[in-house]
Amino acid sequence: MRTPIMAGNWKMNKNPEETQAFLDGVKGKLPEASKVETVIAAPAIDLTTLVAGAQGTPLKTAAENCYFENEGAFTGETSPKALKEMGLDYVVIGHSERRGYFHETDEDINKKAKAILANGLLPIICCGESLEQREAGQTNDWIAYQVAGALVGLSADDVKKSVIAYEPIWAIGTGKTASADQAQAVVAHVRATVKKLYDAETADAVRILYGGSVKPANVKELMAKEDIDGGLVGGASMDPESFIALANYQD
Ligand SMILES: O=C[C@H](O)COP(=O)(O)O
Repeated sequence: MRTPIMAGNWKMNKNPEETQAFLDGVKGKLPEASKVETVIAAPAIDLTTLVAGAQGTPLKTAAENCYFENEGAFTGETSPKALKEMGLDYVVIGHSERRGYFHETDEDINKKAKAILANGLLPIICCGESLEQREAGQTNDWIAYQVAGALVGLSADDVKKSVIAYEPIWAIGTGKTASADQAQAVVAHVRATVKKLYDAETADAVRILYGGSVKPANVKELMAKEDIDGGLVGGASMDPESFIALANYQD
């Protein structure tokens, strides 16, 4: 049985004060982590506030990015070792915004995944196709390519602990959600890809999220799908009431 995950990704939104206001807003209203794991990925400047506020609550914490080295002359980068020492749980890597705007490659993402796992954190590895790729019938090949690239050299045990998020680029922040059937089809393909690269046990264990305009109104339908283990939510994760509704989608 895979524990569902409802993960918010705030992107470049909220300052520490707004982070605290969110934490105050969700306090006591999130499910136990054994029922639905809740995670917030916040900008680096908010992580101290986020980790402190999440202590003693079911909420888990994530950075939105990190570098693949632990220390050194890498101006502006964030160390995975330091994130672990701060008390973070997860790091999001390979988001389409990082791939697109900041030229993050599959090789970078793979190095980051290894560094994250080596430091005792867990990666949330994003993949997703553009509208052009979907319309050209290239979705499955592209997703398999991105997943294989991210996982190069990772052990089956590391993959079982990791999280993969399928986020079609055309559905991010557009209000255009993939239908539950479309999302299920690609998430099942991600699982089949993991099975091909590893084995059935690893494919059964890895948690795979869907992201792209997930909101309280569509979360139930998406979560009812066999292979979808959770959501990676942008816009609808920013407001406490909306995040509470997403996290408690089973009620
Ligand atoms: O990481 C989250 C995704 O980019 C989805 O964003 P969205 O829920 O605002 O469409």
